[in-house]
Amino acid sequence: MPEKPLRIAVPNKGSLSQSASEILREAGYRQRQDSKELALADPENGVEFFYLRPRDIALYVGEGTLDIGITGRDLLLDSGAHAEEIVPLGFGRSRFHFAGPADRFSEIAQLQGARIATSYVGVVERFLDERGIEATVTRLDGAVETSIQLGVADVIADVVETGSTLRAAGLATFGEVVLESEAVLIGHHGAERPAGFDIFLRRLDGVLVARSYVMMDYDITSDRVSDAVALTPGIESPTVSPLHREGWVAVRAMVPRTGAQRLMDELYQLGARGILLTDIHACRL
Ligand SMILES: Nc1ncnc2c1ncn2[C@@H]1O[C@H](COP(=O)(O)OP(=O)(O)OP(=O)(O)O)[C@@H](O)[C@H]1O
Ligand SMILES: O=P(O)(O)OC[C@H]1O[C@H](OP(=O)(O)OP(=O)(O)O)[C@H](O)[C@@H]1O
Ligand SMILES: [Mg+2]
Repeated sequence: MPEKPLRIAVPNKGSLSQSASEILREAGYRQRQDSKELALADPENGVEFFYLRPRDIALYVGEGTLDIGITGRDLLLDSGAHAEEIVPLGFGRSRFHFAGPADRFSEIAQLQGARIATSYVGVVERFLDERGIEATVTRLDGAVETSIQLGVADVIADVVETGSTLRAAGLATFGEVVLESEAVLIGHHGAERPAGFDIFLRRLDGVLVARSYVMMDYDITSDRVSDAVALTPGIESPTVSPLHREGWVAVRAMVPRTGAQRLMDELYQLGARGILLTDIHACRL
């Protein structure tokens, strides 16, 4: 265990907070019990967690005050901090869009000369610069949808998840998706990873794989095992063991969670029986 704990920033509130703590807990780390706790040491695992606003996390990691952190890709890009994405974490997914009164705007070129309200000034200004569009960008902390109705802006640029907030405000997205975001693990840009980082990453990776794969078991006759194994090649190679019943084998392989039901149908068609799916809780591959 390294002497100096790995210092990790975790979202303290908002859309990413609960899922971030969940993934860390699943990876075997202690997490705070009370949302008022600002920091938590986990000396047995050689780490220390700091609960911070997700918008500030890239700044702490960029300055090197903290080693790594969990935040949104959109917030990382918006910050302009000296931090980089290490691995996407598969939760907190959102899209970043321009939106305006339904049927008033249809294309990005109409942003020329417009007043745009957003909480993501960095992302919006970069997008406009890249396209040579001049517009007035106003930073708002939240509830940006209301700014149009109040006459502060013509257009907004914001995170869209289900789209229900936009619909409720009578707004619709237009133009291409500016950015696809999800929670990401970030580190200091270009820096050598600190002590303890490899273990931390392997543990998180173990949870991500366990979430996206399931274990499949089935029995099949030996003459069909090659066809069956072609459908379930596993990660390294499936385990094939003899069964007491003459001419039959048992196969065990990890398969992607999505499409697992279809795979079960195909195996059944092929003659497999006793097909079982079980969750994987953690793994090291
Ligand atoms: N429905 C959503 N609303 C806002 N952000 C979302 C949503 N779904 C995912 N996210 C992601 O969460 C991050 C923003 O989290 P943050 O905590 O800063 O704002 P928030 O969830 O809107 O919370 P609050 O507005 O209460 O402070 C971004 O990376 C964003 O893409
Ligand atoms: O597409 P949806 O599922 O409706 O989610 C997107 C909305 O959620 C967020 O607002 P939030 O609730 O965080 O309030 P805020 O504007 O005060 O940040 C975001 O800024 C959008 O307004
Ligand atoms: Mg918000």
